[in-house]
Amino acid sequence: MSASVVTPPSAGADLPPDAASGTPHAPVPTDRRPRALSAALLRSALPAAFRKLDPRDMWQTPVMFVVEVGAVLTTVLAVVHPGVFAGVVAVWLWVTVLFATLAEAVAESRGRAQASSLRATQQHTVAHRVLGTPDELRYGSRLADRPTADVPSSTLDVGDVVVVAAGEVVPGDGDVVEGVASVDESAITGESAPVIRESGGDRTAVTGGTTVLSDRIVVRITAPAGRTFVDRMIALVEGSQRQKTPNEVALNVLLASLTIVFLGAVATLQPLAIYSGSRQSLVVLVALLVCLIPTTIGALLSAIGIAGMDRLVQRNVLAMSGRAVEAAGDVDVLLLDKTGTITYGNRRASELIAAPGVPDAELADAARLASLADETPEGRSIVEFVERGADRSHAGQPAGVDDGDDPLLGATLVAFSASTRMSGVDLPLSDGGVRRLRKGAAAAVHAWVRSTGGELQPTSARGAAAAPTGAAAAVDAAVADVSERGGTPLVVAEQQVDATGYEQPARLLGVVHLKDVVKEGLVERFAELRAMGIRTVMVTGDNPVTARVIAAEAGVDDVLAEATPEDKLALIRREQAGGRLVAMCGDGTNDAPALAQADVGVAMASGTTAAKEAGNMVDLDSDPTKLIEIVAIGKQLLITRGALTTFSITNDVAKYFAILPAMFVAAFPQLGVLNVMHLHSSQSAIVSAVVFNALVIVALVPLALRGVRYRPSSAAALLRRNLWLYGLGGLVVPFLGIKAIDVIVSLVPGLR
Ligand SMILES: Nc1ncnc2c1ncn2[C@@H]1O[C@H](COP(=O)(O)OP(=O)(O)OP(=O)(O)O)[C@@H](O)[C@H]1O
Ligand SMILES: [K+]
Ligand SMILES: [Mg+2]
Repeated sequence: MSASVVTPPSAGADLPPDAASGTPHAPVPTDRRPRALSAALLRSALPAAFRKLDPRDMWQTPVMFVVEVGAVLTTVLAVVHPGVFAGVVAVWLWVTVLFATLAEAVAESRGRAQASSLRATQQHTVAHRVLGTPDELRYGSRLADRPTADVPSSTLDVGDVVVVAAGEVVPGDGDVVEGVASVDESAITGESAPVIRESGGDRTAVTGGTTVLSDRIVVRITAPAGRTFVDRMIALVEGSQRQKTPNEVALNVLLASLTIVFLGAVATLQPLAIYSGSRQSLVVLVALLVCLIPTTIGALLSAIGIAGMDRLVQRNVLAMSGRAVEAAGDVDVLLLDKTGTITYGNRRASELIAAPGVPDAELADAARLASLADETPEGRSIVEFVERGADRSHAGQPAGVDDGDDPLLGATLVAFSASTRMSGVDLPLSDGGVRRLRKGAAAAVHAWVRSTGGELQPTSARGAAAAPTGAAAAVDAAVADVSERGGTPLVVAEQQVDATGYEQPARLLGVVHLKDVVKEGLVERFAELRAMGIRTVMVTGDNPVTARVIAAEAGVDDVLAEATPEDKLALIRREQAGGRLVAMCGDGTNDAPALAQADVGVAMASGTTAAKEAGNMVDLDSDPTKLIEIVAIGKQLLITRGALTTFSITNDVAKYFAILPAMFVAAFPQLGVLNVMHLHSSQSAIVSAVVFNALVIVALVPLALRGVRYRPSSAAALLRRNLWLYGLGGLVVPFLGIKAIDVIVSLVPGLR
C-alpha cells in the first residue's frame, strides 16, 4: 500500500474516500535559517508590538513600565500646557516604549515563521490500528499479524498500537515494539539520510510525520494527538510557554532596584534645583529619569532570551527550558554514553570464539538459543549471525540450528537489563531437567558461573586465588582480545540441572564479539570542547578495556566503565556537589535518571521515549557533539546579556554627565568646565538625550537577536574582553551620539 496522506478530517467525519490511495508523501523541507531583520519582518511585528503596550504586559519589565508611565505623564502635561518641548519629549518616550515591544515582537515572529514550517510537517494520515484488548496490545506478540482497522491519525491515543509499512507516514509519536525499518526523518530534521529504528534497543522512538522507507514496524503510540513532539516544538518556538529564567528574574530585580535608586535621585534633585533658583519642570524630570534608568537592557532582555532559543531550534535542538540554555553556557563537564552516542550504536555479532573443548556448533547453538527471545538489537543480531553462518557453511544443513519444534516451548526468559548486564533462557529438557543458558558482560557471567560453583578461579583453602582453569583462561584471553579491538565481548555460559533438581556447576562456552563503529570526526569536536574548557567523560556499561579503547579512539578525556544507571547518576551528583555544571548526552532508558539529574540533559531524538522525557533538550540530529553548538549558544546568550547590561549602565552614566551640566549651567556657571559637550541649550540637551536613548535600542536590536560574536575560549577571558568593549563603548558612544543629535535638534524652532 502506498503512503496515505489525507486532508485533515473534519470533526466526527469518516475518512475521505481517497484516504487509502493518497498521494505519495513528499518530505516538506523545513526552513530553519535565521531570518534577517527585514522591513517586512518589522512590519509584520508591528501589530504585536502595539498590543504589548498593554500596561499589564509592560509590568513584566519594570524599567519599561516606568518609561510608559512617564510617556503617559508627559503626554498629559503636553496637552495641558501645549509646547514643542513637552510634545517632542512625550512622542519620543512613546517611541522608546514601542521600540522595546517591537524588539520582543520581532524576536517572536522569527519563531512563528519556524512554527509554520513545522506545522507543514504535521500530516493527517490514516493509521492502521491493531485491534485487541489493552492487555493483548500490551503483552501480546506478533502484533503485526493481527487484524487492523484504518482510523484517522488524529484519533490516536496513548497505548494504541499501529502497523506502519514501507512508504507510509508514521501517524504519531511512539516506540517501535516489533520490527526494524529505515525511516526518513527529513520532514522533522531536514536531514535526508535515512535512520534505522528498531524495537528493543535504544533506537526505538519514531516521530509522527516521518516516513517509513523499508520494511514494516509495529509502533506503540506514546503521545496523544495534539501533544506530540512537533506540537511541543511549535509551542516552544512560538514562545507561548516561555517563562523567565531565574537569571532573567534576578537581572530584572537588579534593573528595578536601579530604577528605584534613580527615581529617588531625580526626586531629590528638585529641592536642590529650587534652592539654587533653577526649578525644573516635570517634563524635564521625567526625561532625565528615563535617560538614567537602564532602558537599553530593559528593552532588549526578553528579545535576547527568545533569540537564544531560536538559534537552538535553527540547529535542530529543542530546549524545554530557557534555564537549560543558560546552564549550557557554563557547563564544566560533559558525560556521554558509549553505544549510540559515541558509536553508531549498531552493535552486531561479528564473530564467535569457542572455549577449548567446546565445538563451534555448540557455542553457536547456545548463543542462538540464549538470544531467540532476547528482544534487544544485540540479541537479534546474534540469532541472525548464527543462522546466516549456518546457511553458508552447511548448505541448507544448518549445524547448531535445529529448526524442529519451537525451541522455546516451556522456556523461561531472562531478559537483559542494564543493571545485571546479562540475559538468557532456562530451557526444559525432555528428561525433566533444565538447561540454563546465559550470555552477557564478562564480569556478570563470571559472577554467575562462580555463584553456581563453576570452576573459574578456584580458591585454595587459604583463600588465595589460583590461576584460572584452561577454559576460563582462554575465555579471558578472547574477552581481552575482543575488547582491545574496541568490540563488546559477550561471554556465553551454560548450566545443567538434572531431573532430581541437582544443579551442576556452570561452564563457559565461549565469547560473542559484538562490533560497533565510532562515529566520525569526534576527535576534532572533543578537542574543540576542551578548548572551551569542558571535560568530556564517557560513561558506559561496557568493560574497562573496551571502554578505554573506544575512549582513546574518540578522544574523550576520561572514562567510567561498567557503570550501572545508578553509577551514572552518582557520578553526576558527585560532579555537581563539587560545584560543577554537568551536561549529559544519552539515548537509552538506562540513561534517563542521569539525563534528568544533569543540568543540561541532551537526549538523542533516536533514543527511547524515557530518555527524551527525562532530558531538558532533544537533539533531532542525534549528534552528541551538538553540545558544542549548544554550549556556544548558551555562552553567547550569557555574554550578549552581560555585554548589553554593561553597555546599558555605562551608557546611562555617560548621559548623566551629558545632561546635568547643561541643565544647571545657567545657575552654576562653574559647571561650564564640565559642560564639555557644549550642547546648544538645556532643552535641546534633554531632547537629544531622550532621542539618543530611544535610538540606541533599535540600533542594538540586531545584536540582541544575532548575539555577540563567540569564539571558543574561556568564559572569563570572553567576559573581560566584552566588559571592556561594551563598557567603554557605553561611555563614549552617548557623547558622540547626543552631540550629533543636538546639532539637528537645535535647528528645530521652539527648542532653542
Ligand atoms: N542483549 C544483551 N544480552 C546480554 N548482555 C548484554 C546485552 N546487551 C548488552 N549486554 C552487556 O551489557 C553491557 C551494558 O549494557 P548497555 O550497553 O545497555 O550499557 P550502557 O550503560 O547503555 O552503556 P553504553 O550504551 O555506553 O554501551 C554491555 O556492555 C554488554 O556487555
Ligand atoms: K536609559
Ligand atoms: Mg546505552
